[in-house]
Formats: sequence, C-alpha cells, structure tokens
Amino acid sequence: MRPSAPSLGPRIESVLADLEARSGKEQQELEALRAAGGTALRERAGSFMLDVGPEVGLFLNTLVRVSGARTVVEVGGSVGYSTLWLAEAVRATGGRLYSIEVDKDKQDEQRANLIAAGLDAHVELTTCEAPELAESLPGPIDLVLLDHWKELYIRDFEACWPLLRPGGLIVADNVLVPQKNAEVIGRYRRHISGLSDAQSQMLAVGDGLEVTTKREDFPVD
Ligand SMILES: C[S@@+](CC[C@H](N)C(=O)[O-])C[C@H]1O[C@@H](n2cnc3c(N)ncnc32)[C@H](O)[C@@H]1O
Repeated sequence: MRPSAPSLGPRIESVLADLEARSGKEQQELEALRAAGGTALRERAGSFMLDVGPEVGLFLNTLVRVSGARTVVEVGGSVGYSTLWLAEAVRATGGRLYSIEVDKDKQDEQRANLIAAGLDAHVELTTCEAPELAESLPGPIDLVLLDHWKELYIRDFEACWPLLRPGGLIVADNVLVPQKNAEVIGRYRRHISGLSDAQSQMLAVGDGLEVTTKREDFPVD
C-alpha cells in the first residue's frame, strides 16, 4: 500500500499506479520462479521491473526535497518507477536527474513512462556506466541512488564519492532483502565503515536502505 502523501498530480499518479499494478503481478511470477528453482529465475530476472516500491519511492522523494538536492544520479533505472519519484522531486528543487539503465529495452519503457508522466524534461537518460557518467557531470553530486547489480555497488559508490558534495547522500537499496545478496552487501557495508569521512546507517524501509552521508566536519580531539 502507498504511504500517505499529497497527490503528485493525475499524470504521475496514473503512471505510478500502472507500474505498481504490474509490479504486483511480477511479484507473484517471481515467487513462482523462485519456488520452481533451477535457472528459470536467473533467465527471466532481466525482464522484471524489480522496483523499489512505494515506501522507498516516497522516501527518496522526501530525501531529495529536504536536502534540496539538485544533481541527482540514479544507477539502475529499470522501467522508471524510482525514476518517477526522483524526477518529481528534482522538478521541485530545480535540479536534474541523471539516470543510468544499461538495458536499452527497459530504458525505452523508462523514457515512455517519463513522457507519460510529464517529467521527461527533468531527466537525462543514459546507458553509460556510473564511473563514466560521474566524470562527465557539470558539478558536484547531491544524491545518488544505487539500485543495480549488487556486485557493482562498491565500484559505483567509489566513482561517485569523490564528486559527492559534503553533506550529500548515497542511498543503496536491497541491503536487507533478498537474502541471497547478504555476502556482497556485507562487503559494501564494510567498505563504507572503513571511510573516515562517511557516516552511514541501515534503515528498514522497503527492502532495506543503506543511507550514507559525506561528513562536512571531521572530529578533532
Ligand atoms: C533493481 S532494478 C532497478 C529498479 C528501479 N530502481 C526501480 O525502482 O524501478 C536493477 C536495474 O539495474 C540495471 N543494471 C544492471 N547493471 C547496471 C549497470 N552497470 N548500470 C546501471 N544499471 C544497471 C538492470 O538492467 C536493472 O534494470
């Protein structure tokens, strides 16, 4: 169920509702494939939305708004569910969202969903990898969402961290669910805990978020 929030307007709400209905059906399919075992799930996984869901969508929207984030990067846009939530927020802050989705077919759907929602003017879509995108950005990054293949979280965190402004945020999804990622997520969290300028916390929102901020100040003793 969608958490309580003011309406985002009929066009955005309509696209979100369609995607939420599709996601609900895909969840059932995913469970059936998981139960079947074997390679079936791996073979089909690429075609699913694998979206963050409404709770995380609203939380991301709130984070962008309260932090006044203007340069926002999304790594793993899929067909645009989280993109819509982030795009609506950057429209409010006067910023721009750069969204990476390496699957061309998914990116075509993502673009169509943004156009249907009237948010395409606020988003730059790309298929390039995060290290390449980060280098090409015009200024410091305010907020990053990592929601792609978990083995790439450390690489792409490292690509964005030097360009993140002090006080900026990197949010990583799926740190609690699915359990099969526990080892790789453990490595990601240990990596962050080794950074002297990072403050980080795991939140039980949706499938679990690791929210990491770059400290503006360093403790002096
Ligand atoms: C969990 S889904 C993203 C869901 C999306 N954030 C949402 O809430 O709707 C992960 C996506 O990451 C994409 N992906 C895989 N490798 C990637 C990479 N190196 N850079 C960016 N996206 C990638 C996949 O094609 C897939 O669509």
